[in-house]
Amino acid sequence: MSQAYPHLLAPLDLGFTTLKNRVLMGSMHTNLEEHAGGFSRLAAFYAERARGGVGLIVTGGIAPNEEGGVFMGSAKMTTAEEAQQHREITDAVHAEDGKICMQILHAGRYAYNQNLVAPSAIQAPINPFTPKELNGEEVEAQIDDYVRCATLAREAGYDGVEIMGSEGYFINQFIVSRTNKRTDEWGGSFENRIRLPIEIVRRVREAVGPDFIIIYRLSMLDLVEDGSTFEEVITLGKAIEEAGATIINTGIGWHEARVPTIATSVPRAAFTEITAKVKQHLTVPVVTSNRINMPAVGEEVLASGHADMVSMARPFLADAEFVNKAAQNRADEINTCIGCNQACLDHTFELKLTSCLVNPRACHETELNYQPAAARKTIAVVGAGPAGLAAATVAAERGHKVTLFEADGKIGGQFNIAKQIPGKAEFEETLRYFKRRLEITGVTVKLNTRASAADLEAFDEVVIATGIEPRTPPIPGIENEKVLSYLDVLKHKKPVGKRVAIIGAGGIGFDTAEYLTHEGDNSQELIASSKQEFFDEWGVDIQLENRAGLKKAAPVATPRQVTLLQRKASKVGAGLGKTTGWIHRTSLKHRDVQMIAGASYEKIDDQGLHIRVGDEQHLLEVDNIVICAGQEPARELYEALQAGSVKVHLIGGADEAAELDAKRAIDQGSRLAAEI
Ligand SMILES: Cc1cc2nc3c(=O)[nH]c(=O)nc-3n(C[C@H](O)[C@H](O)[C@H](O)COP(=O)(O)OP(=O)(O)OC[C@H]3O[C@@H](n4cnc5c(N)ncnc54)[C@H](O)[C@@H]3O)c2cc1C
Ligand SMILES: Cc1cc2nc3c(=O)[nH]c(=O)nc-3n(C[C@H](O)[C@H](O)[C@H](O)COP(=O)(O)O)c2cc1C
Ligand code: SF4
Repeated sequence: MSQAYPHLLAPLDLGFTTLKNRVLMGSMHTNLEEHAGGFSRLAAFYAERARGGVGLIVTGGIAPNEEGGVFMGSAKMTTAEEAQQHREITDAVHAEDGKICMQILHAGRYAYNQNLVAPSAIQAPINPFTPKELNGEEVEAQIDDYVRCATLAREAGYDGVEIMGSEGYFINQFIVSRTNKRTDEWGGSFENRIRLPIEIVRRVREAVGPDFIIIYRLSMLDLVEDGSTFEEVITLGKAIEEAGATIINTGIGWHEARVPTIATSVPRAAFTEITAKVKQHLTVPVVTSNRINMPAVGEEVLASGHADMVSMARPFLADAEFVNKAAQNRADEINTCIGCNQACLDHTFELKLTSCLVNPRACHETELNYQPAAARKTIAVVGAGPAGLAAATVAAERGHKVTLFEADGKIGGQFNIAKQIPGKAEFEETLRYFKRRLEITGVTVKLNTRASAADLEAFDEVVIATGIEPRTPPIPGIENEKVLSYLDVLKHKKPVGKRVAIIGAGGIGFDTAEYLTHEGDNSQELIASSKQEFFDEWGVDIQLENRAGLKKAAPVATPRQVTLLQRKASKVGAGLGKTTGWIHRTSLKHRDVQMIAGASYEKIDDQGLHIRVGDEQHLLEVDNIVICAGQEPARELYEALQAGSVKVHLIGGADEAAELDAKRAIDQGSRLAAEI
């Protein structure tokens, strides 16, 4: 069989060691690092990825000292005892013939802990705490802590370390004048500001010897004012190489930057051309990162010479077997990361365990396993949305005889609607994955079949995953012909006028506004923005002429005037994802969407929508009013089955109709089927 991805799967010789391919599993802090029993779970998590064929794993960030932890009590490596805990991880990865580096991450002024330190006492816009300015001796002590941490990592069995110099953390804060106002040898001139990372790498190399991997994560595009120029990035990269780095990984955007860098609306492989420009000036292998989520994407990046390796972080939450599947020409079986951040980065920042919306086993490898069923049962699953698809495929994988009923002509449920929203085209990948899983696991799929209670009586067990019905709010005039439901717009493609009011600013209201304010033919199945459109809209200068890669954002043309309303007086969109809500709000602002909170809906008539905000009455003269006012569980069938004798389970939206909750739907479907 010909090699499917020759560049991606080619080994990489580092001189003293060889990586089996060009795929690096990017660093992800999972919060297991601080969890009771977390190290055993991390060992299982990483071992599964090593078994899955990845060339090199980088752990989530571990602090070199207490003050450098992202949160109070964040995992650190400062003593032999702390290092010893990591043995379980390194042994497990090596037992699977894998290689693993530990990331050393010092948060500096981003630390959510009261002892935070930084080059200068300047508060970060995303942190309520102001850091203490380090004196010269204390800077030296911080370097010593990096060296101690790297040495301990070596003793713990790691193959190397990654020194985190990107995303606006401690090292990055020294490099740029935005956060470094010092006048001693660690500040002032650019040469002084880059002294810290160079000294860290130099002294770490001295301490660990030549046969230990040192990756340095270089901030190649700060995307904040007063960040580095491209020339400065290159000067630093060369100096880091000289100081002893084995590999340079490239990072994009400080956490306080107002440009999305990893969300689903970021085009695939958006930033690899910039890595290519960095690579031209360096001799060590260079890694590129962000939104590379399928083997073909990684292959193209490497074949075009943009980088020597690709980093994929979240794709390894979504599928531990990514590399093996690519190598065996089974890329169509890959469970693709859709960039939603809902179960990974959102969880990290909510201090919950990281997992994955499309793969609930991620970081749960020791407790959620799909073992062969003790006895083979006949199982009916009703509804082929995400909940039903997860339940049907897991039950069939375990050996049950599964029939999946779907009223529609295709599988996917609401994901068929979600994938049409600009920036959500990736949702199609989940449907492709499940379609293939249904084939592989041998589920009998009955499309265009609305199951009734009578159809289900003969099964051993029935899983009801019938989803939701949109809620219709009791507003006088709701029957006016101006009124449409979001399904009328997104599914049935009814014509929509130029002036629109959307009632309900939850996730679906936001998505509907996004859909209606995009140019082009909305009847297309997929609407994905091009890289250039994305960079223009968000003000990213990929010509790298401007400092930090920022440029003036271009105005966005929009075909409609949209007003988005909610009853609650709180910030519009407050319920959206922790790490993505700001992106959705900003995107709609780019499209001049008016947002009104605290609205009560008085009536709808031929003039438009009459609302009251506080004491004031307003008439919104609009052509259409689109209702996005929540959902009700569709439980008719479940209730009908209650009278019979068959064992029935209820999952997904049909169990609890929370908007935008595929995470719960897939998790619930998978967990039920793991036990059934
Ligand atoms: C525009 C939009 C954007 C979204 N974006 C996101 C997002 O970014 N993140 C997120 O987590 N979620 C998102 N969602 C929500 C997500 O799609 C739902 O949470 C998820 O689909 C719920 O899954 P489910 O399987 O419970 O139900 P559904 O997806 O509603 O599927 C239920 C299925 O059951 C079928 N059915 C019903 N009755 C019968 C019957 N009697 N016989 C046979 N079949 C039947 C229906 O035809 C349907 O296919 C979005 C939804 C929309 C509409
Ligand atoms: C849950 C989560 C935790 C992360 N933690 C870290 C971290 O500790 N250190 C780091 O350098 N990057 C971290 N990142 C960023 C990733 O390394 C990577 O740059 C980003 O996810 C984009 O790559 P991807 O599209 O391949 O996921 C994290 C990302 C996620 C989703
Ligand atoms: S939760 Fe979403 S973004 Fe995170 S790994 Fe899974 S699919 Fe990717």
